[in-house]
Amino acid sequence: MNEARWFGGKGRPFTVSGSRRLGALPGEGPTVVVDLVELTYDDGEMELYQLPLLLLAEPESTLDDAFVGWWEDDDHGWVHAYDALRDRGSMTRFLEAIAATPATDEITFVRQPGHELDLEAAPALFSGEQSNSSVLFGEDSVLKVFRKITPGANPDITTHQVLTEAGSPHVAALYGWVESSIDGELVHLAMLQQFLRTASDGWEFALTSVRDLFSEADLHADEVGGDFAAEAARLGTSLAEVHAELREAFGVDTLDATLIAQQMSLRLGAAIDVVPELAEHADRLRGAYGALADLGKIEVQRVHGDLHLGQTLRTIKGWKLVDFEGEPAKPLAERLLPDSPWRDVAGMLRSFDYAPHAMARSMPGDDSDVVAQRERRAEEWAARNKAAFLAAYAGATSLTPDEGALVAAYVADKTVYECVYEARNRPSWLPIPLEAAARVGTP
Ligand SMILES: Nc1ncnc2c1ncn2[C@@H]1O[C@H](COP(=O)(O)OP(=O)(O)O)[C@@H](O)[C@H]1O
Ligand SMILES: O=P(O)(O)O[C@H]1O[C@H](CO)[C@@H](O[C@H]2O[C@H](CO)[C@@H](O)[C@H](O)[C@H]2O)[C@H](O)[C@H]1O
Repeated sequence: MNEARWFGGKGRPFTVSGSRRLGALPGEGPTVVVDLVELTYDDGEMELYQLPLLLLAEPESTLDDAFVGWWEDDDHGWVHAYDALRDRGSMTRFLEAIAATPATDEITFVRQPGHELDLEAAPALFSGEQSNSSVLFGEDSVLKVFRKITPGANPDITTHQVLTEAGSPHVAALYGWVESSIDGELVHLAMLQQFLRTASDGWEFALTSVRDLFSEADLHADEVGGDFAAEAARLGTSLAEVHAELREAFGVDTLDATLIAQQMSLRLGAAIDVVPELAEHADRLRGAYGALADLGKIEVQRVHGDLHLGQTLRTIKGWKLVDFEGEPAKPLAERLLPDSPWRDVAGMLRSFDYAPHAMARSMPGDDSDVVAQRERRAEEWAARNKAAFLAAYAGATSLTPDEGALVAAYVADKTVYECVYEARNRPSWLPIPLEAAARVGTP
């Protein structure tokens, strides 16, 4: 499990404390089951992870890479268990079940109107970076199988459902989903969506622009061919439109900013236990939370919750946002709560900081003049694209003081989150958010 990209418990000792079978896929062919594995961490916290498994009585050499282990259960005796997501036949069965919505007691398949699914499309496991596991069905649809399972409605599905119904041009349309229940409570297992054929990943797109800038040492960010500012501005406009659609669908509420500031402060305390280097920036970070607390009541609504460039796709029809699940490490109940839309804005601002610094780290660092020049260009790229994005989002060249305080606090909070994320997942990237923490509160 520790090696899997989708495993959220990296860096925390755990034991496998149980497993349960939610059911089997309907249809002809070998048995495909959906199992949940229960992990208990040393601090007592428990998590459930989903493993769709193909169970075969005999080994299948073409699936050697997908072999998970030997299993014994009451129904099948000793079997060879394979990762069903790597088996084309099993994945086609998932798609066929969503298309046909057969009645089963254990697993429910739901289909949304408006699109004829291509059942002939060849399934292939997505090989890019992600927290769950997606299977692409040709160029027609993509099935995201949620790995960490939490009882309750998954906001990725509920948000996509309302945005699809509202005809939003900024998301991939929802085609269907798979659900079940644990002790009578709903669990969402997978989501089927429109495959965005012409999409380029926003993170990769931004890195290409940074690469262009770094290769033209004498030119400024606004002078190179790959300047990203117009795209950053389009992204700002798209995000503002998505926020308006979410307000329309889910409504708006108000919340006492002190409560949000308190949560941020608690998160900082817990983060310092994981990343002790954060302690030296704690006063500065708490200063940003304090300015938020002074704002009194603030407007909150349904938001994306974990927005960054890797959650954006540039298509020929403009920018699309994906993955409305919120921060993977947060409990579901917290992820469903309305929040300030400035959380999403802050997420994107952090990403505009990450892109040039991540690229700079991947380049040779022997010549100190070259490194210093690159650092200046990195700052320039980040500042230019943050400004273009913010101005387009806010529809103004400068933010009001209250908006400035909101952005600063959410940027600080995201930076703290990233320090923990990097420490656990990519320790060599920890300096990126740590250096940003050192800059919080400076103009
Ligand atoms: N509808 C889609 N069409 C094409 N590519 C997609 C689509 N949805 C997501 N992707 C790609 O898959 C990646 C992972 O998707 P995401 O929803 O972020 O998964 P996870 O929640 O597992 O991190 C995205 O960064 C994007 O590159
Ligand atoms: O996409 P996920 O929901 O899995 O989000 C998690 O992983 C992200 C990294 O893949 C992480 O994002 C951080 O790194 C990005 C570059 O890889 C950068 O653009 C983001 O700004 C930065 O936060 C995200 O925080 C985490 O929740």
